[in-house]
Amino acid sequence: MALTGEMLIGATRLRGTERPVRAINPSTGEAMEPAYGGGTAAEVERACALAWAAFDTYRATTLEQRASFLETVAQELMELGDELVERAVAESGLPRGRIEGERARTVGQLRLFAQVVRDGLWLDARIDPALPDRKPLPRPDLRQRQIPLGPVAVFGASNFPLAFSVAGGDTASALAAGCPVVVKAHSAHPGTSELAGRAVQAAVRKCELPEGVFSMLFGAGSVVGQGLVADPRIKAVGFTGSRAGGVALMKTAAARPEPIPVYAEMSSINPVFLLPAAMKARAEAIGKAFVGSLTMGAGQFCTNPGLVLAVEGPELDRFVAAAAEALGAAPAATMLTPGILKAYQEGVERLSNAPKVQKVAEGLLHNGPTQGQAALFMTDAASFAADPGLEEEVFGAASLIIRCQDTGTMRDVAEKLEGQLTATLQMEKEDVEEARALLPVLERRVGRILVNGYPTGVEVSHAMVHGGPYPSTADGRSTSVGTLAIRRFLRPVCYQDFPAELLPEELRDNSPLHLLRLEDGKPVQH
Ligand SMILES: NC(=O)C1=CN([C@@H]2O[C@H](COP(=O)(O)OP(=O)(O)OC[C@H]3O[C@@H](n4cnc5c(N)ncnc54)[C@H](OP(=O)(O)O)[C@@H]3O)[C@@H](O)[C@H]2O)C=CC1
Ligand SMILES: O=C(O)CCC(=O)C(=O)O
Repeated sequence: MALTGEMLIGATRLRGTERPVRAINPSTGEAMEPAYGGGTAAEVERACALAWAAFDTYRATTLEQRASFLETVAQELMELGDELVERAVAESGLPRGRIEGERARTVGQLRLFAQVVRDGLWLDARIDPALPDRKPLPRPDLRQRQIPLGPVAVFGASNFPLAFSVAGGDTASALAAGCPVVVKAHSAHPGTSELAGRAVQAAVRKCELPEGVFSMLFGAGSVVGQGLVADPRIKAVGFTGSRAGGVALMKTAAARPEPIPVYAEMSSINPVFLLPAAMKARAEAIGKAFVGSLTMGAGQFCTNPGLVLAVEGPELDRFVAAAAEALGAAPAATMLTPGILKAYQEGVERLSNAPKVQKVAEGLLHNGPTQGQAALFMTDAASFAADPGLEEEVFGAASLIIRCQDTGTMRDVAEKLEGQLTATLQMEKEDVEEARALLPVLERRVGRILVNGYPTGVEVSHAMVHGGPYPSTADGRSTSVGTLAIRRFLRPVCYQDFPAELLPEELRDNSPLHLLRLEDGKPVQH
């Protein structure tokens, strides 16, 4: 499929007239064709108007129609074949195996949401039958279901050009909920975005849905992104990226005459707690595996382990020696964009120059454009507490070890950390009591707690939580990965004393949908 450099507005394609962007192949440093003209306020207006016009028709589709639309998107993505993989590799610098895995995750996620839609559990149908004879007052007939919020603005993420981008998790969960989507494509991978966007556009056409169910715009965040979030027809936002970007969108959303929820996944340093018995038993193995997680994907994961806590002593020395050896052999890796490399280098520089922080190891020097060199630092708990800058995310393969006097100090540090996506415990049986003491602190701070694993690599499943208290996300009650992500785009409506013919199908007494419902407080399968 020839790339056109055009935006997708409903069923049409259109060349933007604002300053064009071109992808830069980070492995070669070369600018790629074609140029993608940026959108203007007029295109934001058109996309939002179409999305709003499509909303009532789209949300009235049957569960089967919506599920088969999601499956058609998955099918269209697969039919792009190697072209999609090659373009994503060229635009992101990520290896082919990783991009193929990401494509599998993206289509798997769409198909999983299709199943979720069919199951209908997300409708959360509840019926409290009328109690006309109840004293002192009768109870009315009350029936509740979830409905979609309305059109959603989705920001493609730079670090997952497929799974967190145009047809990624935010789009899949919003479409599953019944919300039209307007994507602000990330400027780092416009060609990949065009291909994925055309796959969604083709699926909309094939499934005979209203054209406004999907649009995709290129252009500057300050024009297209801000314009979308401020538009009164947009009712929620999905975002993965920097804290500055996410916070700017939260402010815009909160300042609207009708404020809307922003589901921004922003910064996280994902502390790893090395408990004493685990360190005694396997400090070297932990050090080696930690470096594997740290350097994976050039460290460009929001789940990257950017902080390590351990008790000082010979076990920690063994861990540091093993990690330093592994890191010393880690090749420099291509980062996503020159801007992301620059931000990483500035972060490493900041840690290098921080008083009381020592660099304990660094990876191999770069030998190509846009390559980041991994780095490992160490400080003590008091110095960490004294310098809030040390807690800032350095997006890339850099991490900071904190030497603690004892496990009580590890808990004290944990207690003061900002909200995180994950926390990891490396532990043995003998560490159970230490772990138990840490758990309440961690539960208050993070969205996912792992034992004897590493935080990178997020399973797309029903029980996954990829979220956490601010600033890891804008709203710690939500997840952006897994089937619970659909909840972000729904709200409950209650129907009181409705005649049967006016009720939605899922709430009728003899519903043909055979859903599990909560009837008078008890789950009933029809
Ligand atoms: N924790 C995480 O998961 C991630 C963190 N990052 C961090 O973000 C840095 C930059 O990476 P990037 O992916 O470009 O993330 P950004 O947050 O800079 O950008 C993400 C998207 O949001 C838009 N945007 C940014 N700021 C605003 C704003 N004020 N108003 C409206 N839209 C805005 C961008 O538009 P535009 O086209 O104008 O740039 C882009 O489309 C990295 O160096 C890293 O520190 C990045 C990815 C993931
Ligand atoms: O590790 C993963 O699979 C997901 C990470 C993520 O959401 C991110 O890096 O933005």
